[in-house]
Amino acid sequence: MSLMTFDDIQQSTDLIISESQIDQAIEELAQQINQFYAGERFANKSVTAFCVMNGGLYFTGQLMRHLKFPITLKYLHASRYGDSTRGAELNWIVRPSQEEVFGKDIILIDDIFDEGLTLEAIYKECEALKPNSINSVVLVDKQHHRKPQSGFQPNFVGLEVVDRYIFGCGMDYKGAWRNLPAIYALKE
Ligand SMILES: O=P(O)(O)OC[C@H]1O[C@H](OP(=O)(O)OP(=O)(O)O)[C@H](O)[C@@H]1O
Ligand SMILES: Nc1nc2[nH]cnc2c(=O)[nH]1
Repeated sequence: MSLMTFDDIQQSTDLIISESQIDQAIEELAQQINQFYAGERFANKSVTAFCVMNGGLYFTGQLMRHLKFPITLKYLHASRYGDSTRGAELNWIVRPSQEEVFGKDIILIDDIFDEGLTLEAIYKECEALKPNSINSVVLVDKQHHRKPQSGFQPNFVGLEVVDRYIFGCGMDYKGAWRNLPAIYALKE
């Protein structure tokens, strides 16, 4: 299929998670994260939020609106899907620097935890740069048994999703439609 129109999306895809469900999940997630960083340990400190480009951009923007502590916003870029629906080797485009991570309280923000290889690699990359603390948060966790053997999991998860290739809310279909405010999947 060539690039879908907005009408194609309404007619020939399945709505997986509605805009209101997403908004509610993000607010609930923000409450949990606010609670975590409200501790004495983080008083008078700014937390460094790394947006995992490109997919994490939409969620980072939505989530940050509800966070009630000071954030220093950074980004990093690693990709293993490109425009494909299948993951391959992780390709680093922008790595976090030592200056950005050493001694800092880090939160990694991404759209989806699917096979988990991307977030695990990013987490390890940051860990090696010796942050003071590190957490990861994803909007959705895809439900299947192909997760990292190490048992690595994100610290905060918004919603669970079915094991289908999904798009919207930052996630692309053939490079496009990251701008949709709800999550869709192609009809099976
Ligand atoms: O859990 P995994 O199976 O490793 O997949 C999750 C990753 O896949 C997507 O990135 P992608 O490689 O598509 O790059 P993008 O963010 O630029 O779309 C998504 O944004 C996550 O970072
Ligand atoms: N757009 C999109 N990107 C992904 N990266 C890993 N899983 C997915 C998915 O289901 N959709």
